[in-house]
Amino acid sequence: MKPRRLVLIGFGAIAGDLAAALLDAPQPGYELGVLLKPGSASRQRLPPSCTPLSDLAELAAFAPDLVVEAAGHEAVRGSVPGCLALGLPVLISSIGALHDEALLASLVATAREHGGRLLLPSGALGALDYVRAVRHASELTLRYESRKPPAAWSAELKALGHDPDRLDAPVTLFSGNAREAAAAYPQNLNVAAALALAGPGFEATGVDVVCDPAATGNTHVVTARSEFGTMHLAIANRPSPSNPKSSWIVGRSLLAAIEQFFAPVMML
Ligand SMILES: NC(=O)C1=CN([C@@H]2O[C@H](COP(=O)(O)OP(=O)(O)OC[C@H]3O[C@@H](n4cnc5c(N)ncnc54)[C@H](OP(=O)(O)O)[C@@H]3O)[C@@H](O)[C@H]2O)C=CC1
Ligand SMILES: O=C([O-])CC(=O)C(=O)O
Repeated sequence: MKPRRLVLIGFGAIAGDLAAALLDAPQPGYELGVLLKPGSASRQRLPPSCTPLSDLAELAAFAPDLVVEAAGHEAVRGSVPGCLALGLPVLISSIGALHDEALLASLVATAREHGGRLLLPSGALGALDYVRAVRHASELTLRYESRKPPAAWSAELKALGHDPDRLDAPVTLFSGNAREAAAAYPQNLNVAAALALAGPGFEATGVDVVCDPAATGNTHVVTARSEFGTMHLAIANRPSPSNPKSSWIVGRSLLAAIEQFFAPVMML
């Protein structure tokens, strides 16, 4: 069997973790191309076996089986449409970009027209299968709370006049719906968008964002209540050693999604 060919978009905390795991995978293994912006400082971190790619033409010539985005909302707007237009499946981390209804509609239309597919992983969260199962329940309420330590919110705290190193009580940064949350916090609320898309939609998904000096990691609490019962999910993720905003598990969630993509048995 030939190695699978993947293109990663971005090479930061998440893509770096993912690449290390993919390059360590048993036979048939993976061959990796990495698409970065011109002049990107991340280029110097690429392992020698990865092929650097500068644009969509080079990506197309690499002929990937799958493209994996771990770069941010701008990359979803800038690079994902072109990948879908090439008929490629694209696994995206920056799900929050899909809060933009026009972008989502255009990505779906491009995927339909060219045979590409947009794939959405669990990322830092879990239990999206349960949320999908209750999405049409008539009495569904869905609420998500993000609670992270000040290191994940340094710039935002400073903008509000707080010193991130001296915060002594929790600060509620946001309370509203998933569309507003994903738009306002592109690097921290992608999971809210994933929940909304799995569940009852962006407006019907409630979100609270709390910065808490006592938080033991990047914590996520999801409560789904419906006529079918109640799910209460609490996850305390260790932050990525390279980026405190992102949970360390995200690279492994992408790896699990990639394994599913190529597997003869699929868990849904
Ligand atoms: N679904 C989920 O659960 C989660 C999703 N995320 C999403 O994943 C993204 C990446 O997270 P993380 O790895 O921690 O972030 P990092 O900041 O560590 O890395 C981002 C990487 O993307 C590159 N990049 C930025 N813009 C582009 C672009 N337009 N085209 C190509 N490369 C680009 C950066 O390059 P350079 O060095 O040049 O800046 C850098 O290599 C987040 O922004 C967020 O949207 C994050 C956490 C959880
Ligand atoms: O990694 C996390 O804990 C969640 C996150 O940043 C996001 O959803 O964007």
